[in-house]
Amino acid sequence: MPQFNRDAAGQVEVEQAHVAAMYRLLDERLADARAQLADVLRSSTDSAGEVYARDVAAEHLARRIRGLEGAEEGLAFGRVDGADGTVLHIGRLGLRVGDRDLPLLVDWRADAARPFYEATTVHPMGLRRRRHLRVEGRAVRAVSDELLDGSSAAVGDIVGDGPLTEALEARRTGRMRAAVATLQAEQDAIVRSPHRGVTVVQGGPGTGKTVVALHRAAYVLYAFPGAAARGVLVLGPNTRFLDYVSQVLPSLGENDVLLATCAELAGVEPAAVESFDVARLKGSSALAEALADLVHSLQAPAGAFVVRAGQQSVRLERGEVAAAREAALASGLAHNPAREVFKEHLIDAVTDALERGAVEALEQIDAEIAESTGMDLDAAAEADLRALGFDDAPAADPADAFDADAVRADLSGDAHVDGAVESLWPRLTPEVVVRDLLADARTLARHLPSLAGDERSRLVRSPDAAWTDADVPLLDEATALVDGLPERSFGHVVVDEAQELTGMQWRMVMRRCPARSMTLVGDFAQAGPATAASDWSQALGPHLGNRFSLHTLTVSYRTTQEILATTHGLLARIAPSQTPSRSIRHGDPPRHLTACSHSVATTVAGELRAQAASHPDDLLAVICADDRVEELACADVARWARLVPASEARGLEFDAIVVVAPEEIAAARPGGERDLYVALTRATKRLCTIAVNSASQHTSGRL
Ligand SMILES: Nc1ncnc2c1ncn2[C@@H]1O[C@H](COP(=O)(O)OP(=O)(O)OP(=O)(O)O)[C@@H](O)[C@H]1O
Repeated sequence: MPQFNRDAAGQVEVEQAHVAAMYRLLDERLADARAQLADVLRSSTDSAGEVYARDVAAEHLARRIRGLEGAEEGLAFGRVDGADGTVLHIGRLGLRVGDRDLPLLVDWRADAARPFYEATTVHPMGLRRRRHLRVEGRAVRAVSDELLDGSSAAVGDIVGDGPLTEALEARRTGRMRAAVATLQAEQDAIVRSPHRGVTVVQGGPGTGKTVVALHRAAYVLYAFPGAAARGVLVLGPNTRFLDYVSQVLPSLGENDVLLATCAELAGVEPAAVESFDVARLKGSSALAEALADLVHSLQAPAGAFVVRAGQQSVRLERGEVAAAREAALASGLAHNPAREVFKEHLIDAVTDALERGAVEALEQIDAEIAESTGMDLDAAAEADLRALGFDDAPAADPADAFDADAVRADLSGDAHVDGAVESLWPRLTPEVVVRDLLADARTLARHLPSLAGDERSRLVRSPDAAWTDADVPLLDEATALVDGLPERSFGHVVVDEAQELTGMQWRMVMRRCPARSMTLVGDFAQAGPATAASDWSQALGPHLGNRFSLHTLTVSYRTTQEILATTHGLLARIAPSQTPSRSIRHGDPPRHLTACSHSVATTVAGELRAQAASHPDDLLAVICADDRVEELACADVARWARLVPASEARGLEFDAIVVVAPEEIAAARPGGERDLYVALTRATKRLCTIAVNSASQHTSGRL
């Protein structure tokens, strides 16, 4: 055996010993935590307080167990050797034995791990060597070293193929994997940025924006305890995408992140779709003003308040009603809680009026008795009291006879009073507010004067129509107006495919992140049809001004250079100012086939069958215009490939892609060329397009 290979085997053995020790410790920690959890669950509890304390402890331990279990796969993946001989192993979490100075394993997010990601031969950061471990299960299979200090390889240095290449060449599984072992320096700088405000990351398809976003979420949980305590939200465009990325954070030992779409966040289930021009109109922040204006118009705009109290009718004039309204508005509360303030003020005013009436009535009775009997009742009562021994009995004040608190309580619970309040300041639900705003063109004209007449007509919806995706942020806005801010807010929010968000959706996000600590990643060249903004300033300016820091990723880790080259013409049309990314991968040139319109499914099936035979382990997908999904589903495409409608392809990745009828995708909806760009850039290895008939030849030539 040559010296080099013996060295490699020897180094694998050395690392195996370290890794085995780490797993022993992990197993011990897991066994400990499980035993503690069992004890806690068995412990007896006598009071509600004890039950609460037990549940909190159990939840804490369960979370710890999930974290340890999540980190098991690929527990350790790297090692750095300092020029001073210090050795640190880097992994998914930190492990330390007793008080030993050096930990057995350093969490990848710790400062000590930074050189593993950032050291270069130009800036070795005190390192002599960076080592990557390839571990399968618990067995170390290979090691690969980079020498950083300019020294030449010595015995024990295993300089080989980069682990990044290995990671990128691995077969796709349909689920994104963590890239913690191979984060590149430009990505790592963003992931562990100390900036707590808003970080925006842009870059072409496959440049690792999602990788950065998810690793950033894990870093925030580790490094910013304040944000972690309030929770981290990852917002994605649809459930297909969230499913694709769902394993990354648990595999980094982080289970306390909420992954959601806007609809899930708002608790609405859209059951209808609508045209994109309507969706785009509904996305404008002008709708927020319109909703606020409508709610405002229902808050006692004018008028008197008349209510029956016992036998009497009390009338409060406009001025008194206006004062109650001002007090309610000054409370700063949302519409429904402010209604209570309004009602209280009205009741106070009614009570005062009743008291004034009672005093006047008593005084009048006294006066009438005095006139008819010639008796001064007050003087007579005083004399009687004195005769009973109450020397200094005060003169009875008629107002004392009036029990204002009891009257107020009666009025508060009185259905008539509530009915009268309701007619001035009705209780509202978010659904009613949105429904009423969009009920007819006249209401829209009143509250949304900035829109043109034909735009307003397009917004009108039938009151019993099902909600759509674009209605979700309207309902959320209306909820904030009528009931107040969402119960749950987050310490940090990550938004993926952030170019997709409309003005109204950004408002949803801002409401849930009062600290404005966010990581937003996206690419305007991939924007869908509802997006009105064409850059970050337009999208974020209304909510954040220029308070965000912008980073651009430039290297594509997904798409081969050959596939990217095919899309250059398209990119120049849809985003002329964008510089194409450069890819570090090379592969087969894309293939362009043509099919007759009646044999599309057969051609697709033939192509898939051939690809499945030549690359049996690869993950294949067919992407087509949404309207063609049904036809291809019937052709049994699912036997060989995932079938993905173009509108849902954002963020996904496969080994090979067949794009069916590119011209149809480009024409299917506004901005369709951007959908096509998304579709063409999903493959890590092979791209095949199937144009349909002669019209398609023309479009495929323009890709
Ligand atoms: N440092 C890395 N190490 C290993 N793999 C990486 C790295 N960076 C990115 N990748 C891989 O490259 C592919 C593309 O990454 P990702 O999905 O994050 O790109 P993106 O910029 O979000 O793409 P899109 O714009 O299409 O949504 C993924 O398979 C990801 O795992």
